[in-house]
Amino acid sequence: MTASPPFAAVASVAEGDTQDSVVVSCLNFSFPFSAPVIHNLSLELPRGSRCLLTGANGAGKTSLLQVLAGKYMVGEDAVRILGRPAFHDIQLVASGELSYLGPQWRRDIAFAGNNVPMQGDIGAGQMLFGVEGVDPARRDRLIKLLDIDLSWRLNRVSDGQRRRVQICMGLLKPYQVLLLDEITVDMDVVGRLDLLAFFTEECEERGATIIYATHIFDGLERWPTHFAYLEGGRMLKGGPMSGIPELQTDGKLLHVVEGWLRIEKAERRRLAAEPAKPAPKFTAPFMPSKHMAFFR
Ligand SMILES: Nc1ncnc2c1ncn2[C@@H]1O[C@H](COP(=O)(O)OP(=O)(O)OP(=O)(O)O)[C@@H](O)[C@H]1O
Repeated sequence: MTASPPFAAVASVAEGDTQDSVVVSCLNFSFPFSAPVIHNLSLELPRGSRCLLTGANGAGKTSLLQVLAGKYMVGEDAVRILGRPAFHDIQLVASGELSYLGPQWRRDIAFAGNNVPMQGDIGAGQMLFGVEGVDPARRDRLIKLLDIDLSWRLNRVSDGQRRRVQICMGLLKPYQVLLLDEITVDMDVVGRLDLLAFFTEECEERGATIIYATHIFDGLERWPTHFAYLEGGRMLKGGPMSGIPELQTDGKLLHVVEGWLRIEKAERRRLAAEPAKPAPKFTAPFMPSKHMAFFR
């Protein structure tokens, strides 16, 4: 019997559509007045792919997602989403084609024209039905999938319940590229697994492309088609899952990533323990006498 491949191949939703949804080319990025946080990073994701983005705290995952979401200006060729520059083409976000869901409790919902607070005394139903131009069947399905009670007041629910409403808001429009920054941390196991299954369907049936940054690998073994592991802002491992031999065995994802993280941590500690090197002694270069005269 032939063993089934551990990871599903990228869905061939768009036969003949050869353009990658996400193309990052030699991206370098720094916050203002700070040291660089992303170094020479490249990544190509075809339509329909699901990329797991991981790495230690501070590796640069959030920074990368925010750059991809067009929140910071980078060169027009450094980040292309659906063939367009992420920062310069404001229609990408305004149309809902590019959607970013982060851990914060406020979010810009460009198509709703608001910076929507998620913690005020607002009803869940009021929020979800207040967004215009939404397919009612999609909204109903999401409300059911996320188990949302429309009578919830957002200032009187648990973090996990509020998160469900936030996620629902972010998914109402059928995005083409979805960037998820650790959004399932406070969801229960069933809610999280149902959501992951929904994302798989979105990629396979609609050709959506998803990048999901997380430290939680439960239920993710067979989920990604692509992988990106960042270390200190550099892409240490990346590309299709099939190109990363260590990840070809079922059930090994957590184990393999833990191994990389431990090596990284040990190296960080080793470097921190090294005695500070004395500053190099300055020795004046040899100068022929005719040049010495110049300095007098
Ligand atoms: N607004 C900012 N200004 C300056 N530096 C920042 C800013 N935000 C993040 N950084 C720095 O950028 C680096 C990457 O941070 P980032 O939040 O992208 O990491 P991360 O991989 O998402 O971490 P975590 O897993 O903890 O969420 C860190 O060294 C951080 O200190």
